[in-house]
Amino acid sequence: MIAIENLSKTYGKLAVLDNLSVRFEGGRVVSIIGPNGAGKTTMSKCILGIVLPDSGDIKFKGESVLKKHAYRSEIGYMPQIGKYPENMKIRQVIEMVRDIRKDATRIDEELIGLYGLQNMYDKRMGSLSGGTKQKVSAALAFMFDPQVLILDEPTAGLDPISAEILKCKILKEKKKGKLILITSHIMSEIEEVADEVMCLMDGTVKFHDTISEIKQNANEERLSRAIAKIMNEED
Ligand SMILES: Nc1ncnc2c1ncn2[C@@H]1O[C@H](COP(=O)(O)OP(=O)(O)OP(=O)(O)O)[C@@H](O)[C@H]1O
Repeated sequence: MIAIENLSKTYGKLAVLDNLSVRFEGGRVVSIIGPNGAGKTTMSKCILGIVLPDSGDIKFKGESVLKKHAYRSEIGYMPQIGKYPENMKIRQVIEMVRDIRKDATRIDEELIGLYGLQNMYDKRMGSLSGGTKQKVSAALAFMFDPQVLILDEPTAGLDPISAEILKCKILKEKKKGKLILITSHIMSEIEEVADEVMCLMDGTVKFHDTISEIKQNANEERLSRAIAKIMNEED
């Protein structure tokens, strides 16, 4: 569904993405891992069109997305830290986003219901706890039933029950054929929801395999050990 081809991005002298090529198919949950600063968020932002690469291409359903906008309505994004106008109430934020996306025909309010956000509609964003803000971000990411979801450390700050709700939602949407990309540092969570793991290191793909392939390749039962072993291998 998404093909990244020879993508490069530098910030000053720092090569964050270095000739990166990778493909992601629908009906899969892919966990994007890698050390802090490896370029995971930068890659996601390139897919979303928030960051423009220096060279290379990104194709969505076979068509280049560079300098295009329409495809973005097919991608739901949950940022690491959602930034919202402090004075706006939850209700107003949701209404504003729905107003921007008036064209949307399919509205999915399941997470609003499961998180009980209606009961907090009159709270201002600036007064919300970090976890509640995350719930608003999650509800917005899934709201327009997008084909692709990009979730940046989605359960960070969520209590265990709320994290569980999100993981169930992710698996439910995957079954509909959606592609879900998740950046996460939590190995147990990756093992629970992901089909594949893509590891970014030094701006390029260190490995991109299914969970069972990773364990097999490293000859380790535990995913965290297997990943640590592969990441520490010399090229
Ligand atoms: N707008 C920017 N200007 C300059 N440098 C940037 C910018 N955005 C990101 N970087 C740098 O690019 C590198 C990759 O950042 P990125 O946020 O993509 O990493 P990440 O893999 O998502 O990290 P983390 O696991 O810590 O979230 C970092 O060194 C970061 O400081």
